[in-house]
Amino acid sequence: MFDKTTWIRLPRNVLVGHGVLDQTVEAVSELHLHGRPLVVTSPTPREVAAERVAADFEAAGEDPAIVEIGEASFEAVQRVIEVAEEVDAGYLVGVGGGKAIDIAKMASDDLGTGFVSVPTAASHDGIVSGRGSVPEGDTRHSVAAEPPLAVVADTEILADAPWRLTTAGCADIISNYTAVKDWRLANRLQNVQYSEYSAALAEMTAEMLVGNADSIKQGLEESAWVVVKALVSSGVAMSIADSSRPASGAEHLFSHQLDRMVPDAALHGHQVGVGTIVAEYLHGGDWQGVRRALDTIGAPTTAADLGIDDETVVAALTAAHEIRDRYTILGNGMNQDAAIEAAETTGVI
Ligand SMILES: NC(=O)C1=CN([C@@H]2O[C@H](COP(=O)(O)OP(=O)(O)OC[C@H]3O[C@@H](n4cnc5c(N)ncnc54)[C@H](OP(=O)(O)O)[C@@H]3O)[C@@H](O)[C@H]2O)C=CC1
Ligand SMILES: O=C(CO)COP(=O)(O)O
Ligand SMILES: [Zn+2]
Repeated sequence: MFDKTTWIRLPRNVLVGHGVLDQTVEAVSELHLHGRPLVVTSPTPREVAAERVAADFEAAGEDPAIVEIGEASFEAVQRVIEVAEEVDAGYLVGVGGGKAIDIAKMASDDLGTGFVSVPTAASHDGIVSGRGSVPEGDTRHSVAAEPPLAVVADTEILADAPWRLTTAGCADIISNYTAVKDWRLANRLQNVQYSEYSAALAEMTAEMLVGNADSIKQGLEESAWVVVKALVSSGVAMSIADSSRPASGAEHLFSHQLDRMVPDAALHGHQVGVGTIVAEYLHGGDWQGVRRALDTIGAPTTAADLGIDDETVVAALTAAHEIRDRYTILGNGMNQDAAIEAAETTGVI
């Protein structure tokens, strides 16, 4: 008997463009959601966009509530769930970078409510994905979460955000190259479930971004447009796969390990980009091309660029495979000599 089932959950409304933040209430009203909106945000995005979104809901006769989070943790998810229950929220609106959006989507999943994604930075490809990424102790979970019913990405806000956030988003997309290679390897060696469509979309997204690298420049709103569309596309690849596999391989394990060792030292996307250079080298691929693309965009390519010392980068490489049970080119782990060799050859240290 044929027994395969695919259930792909995607947003219904995706608005990308100049000033679309003002259309958030309209985009939400089309979804037939009921009850109070709870806006989940963090300090800077609150000032940049969340207060405006809440004011627009208020003007439309809704009764919005706001909750501010500081970090991506299960405690923060629990706090949002408690606030949502207290205020009897009907649905959640995540306004911010990757952390606020991840927490809102995980809390929505638990509450069984709808979720709307309003990115204030083009810094990560979790904008659309139905996954949350949360550190806990020595590990980092990729958690199934509520995918957004709508996405409102205002390129005016994204272009106004610090440029380094946009270069981080570019690097998070470039990492799809090695993530997909790892996924194929895991499929062949470990029979990990694999989707050709999802992998092709993730690779094509990276390919298109690298093809446009010369035109991704600070101060151009067009650049925010190109990057956020790629981030959406990469998130769709994760939704098709029902896994972060198309966008997260060894380079992400390296970044997650750095987050453990030196929390908040550098942006997620920047760490992932440097990890991609090394992972591409380990795959025997065009690591120079990856480094060139990151360099053209202005994303870090070395430990020094990340502001992290060489020893920590080597230690993160040797311990990256321990982060979670995800088979990658790292196999059972790199020893110290191999990690030094790879990092030195690629110019990372
Ligand atoms: N679920 C998924 O599929 C994915 C999840 N992720 C996760 O997302 C996170 C990384 O996302 P990232 O956005 O880099 O991290 P953050 O959400 O921490 O945002 C980075 C910084 O940018 C600030 N910021 C956000 N918007 C603006 C703005 N418009 N102007 C000025 N500053 C702004 C934030 O402020 P403040 O400090 O006030 O928050 C924060 O300091 C990680 O936790 C990562 O694991 C990444 C990719 C995919
Ligand atoms: O960051 C991600 C994709 O860019 C996904 O994160 P995980 O590695 O936690 O799945
Ligand atoms: Zn990522």
